[in-house]
Amino acid sequence: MQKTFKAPAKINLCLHVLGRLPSGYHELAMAMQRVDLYDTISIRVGNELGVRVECAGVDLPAGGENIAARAARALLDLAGIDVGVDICIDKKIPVAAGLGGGSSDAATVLLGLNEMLGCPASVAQLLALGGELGADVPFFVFGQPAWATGVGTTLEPLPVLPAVAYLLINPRITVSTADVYRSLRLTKGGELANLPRFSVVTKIDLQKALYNDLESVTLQQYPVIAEIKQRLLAAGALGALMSGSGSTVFGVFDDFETARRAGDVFAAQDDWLVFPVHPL
Ligand SMILES: C[C@](O)(CO)[C@H](O)COP(=O)(O)OP(=O)(O)OC[C@H]1O[C@@H](n2ccc(N)nc2=O)[C@H](O)[C@@H]1O
Ligand SMILES: Nc1ncnc2c1ncn2[C@@H]1O[C@H](COP(=O)(O)OP(=O)(O)OP(=O)(O)O)[C@@H](O)[C@H]1O
Repeated sequence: MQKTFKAPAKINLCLHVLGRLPSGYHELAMAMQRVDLYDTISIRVGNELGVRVECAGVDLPAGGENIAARAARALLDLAGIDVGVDICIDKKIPVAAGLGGGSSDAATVLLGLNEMLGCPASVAQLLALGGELGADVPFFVFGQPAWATGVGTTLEPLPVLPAVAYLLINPRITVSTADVYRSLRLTKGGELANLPRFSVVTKIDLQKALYNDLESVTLQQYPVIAEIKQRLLAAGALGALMSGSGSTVFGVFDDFETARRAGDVFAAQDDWLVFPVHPL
């Protein structure tokens, strides 16, 4: 049996780092949204035991080190099912780019393979398995705009967000999320209770809420990210922000057509990756 699934990218509309935990992880408060830039994942379930992964055209770990393979293995172990799983990833989401591509692949395998096996795991079990694979994975299992707290795995739905489009610009720089968190200087310290509630109804609310504590690290290392933010604003974006630990920057636009036209200008001038997208 073979099936194909779409794994979307995400952006962080805000990312507040509240503190460092004894585990080395950080306590966060984030608003997260998926967008319609997708990896395509084909999953084949067969009799040849083992989990195999193939990623056409990109330099990613094949086999057991790929987070998609780890997701499949974890689900098979939880369900106590012994079958062969072949995963083929057509990678469109830039890697190590702040767009959660690996996490989304993992969540898509958890959801897709679970469905193909007749749903041996509950959604609660998939969320928990996801959290063991990576902090962003449960958000993709959750599958809707979310307010994420704790290490990013405590999720509640966000009410309806304003209808906008985004333009994603990636300067072809890969960023290690672990290095960014390690280099972060915690200046403000914070309590979740003291954070203003993320209440975004209008485009102006969204513009005001855009904030990312990790910019202080990545922008210092890669000034081109600040340049992209400036240029997005000059191109008519209502706001611009780095996503996650970078290096992708998104601009907020009134509608898809405006974002696409601004994207054409970037694509003509620079060797950057340019994606006009809709929120999901
Ligand atoms: C930057 C974000 O993508 C924003 O959504 C996430 O916070 C990171 O999510 P992720 O890449 O799925 O995170 P993981 O794969 O679990 O961890 C990558 C690295 O990020 C750091 N990390 C991650 C999450 C968190 N709350 N605190 C951390 O310090 C850890 O050092 C870890 O070594
Ligand atoms: N299926 C996969 N897709 C992408 N990266 C993978 C995958 N499997 C393993 N990796 C490894 O995970 C690392 C992070 O990749 P990913 O694209 O998820 O980062 P990211 O977009 O910056 O994530 P985040 O926004 O969660 O920080 C890369 O160094 C890559 O080698």
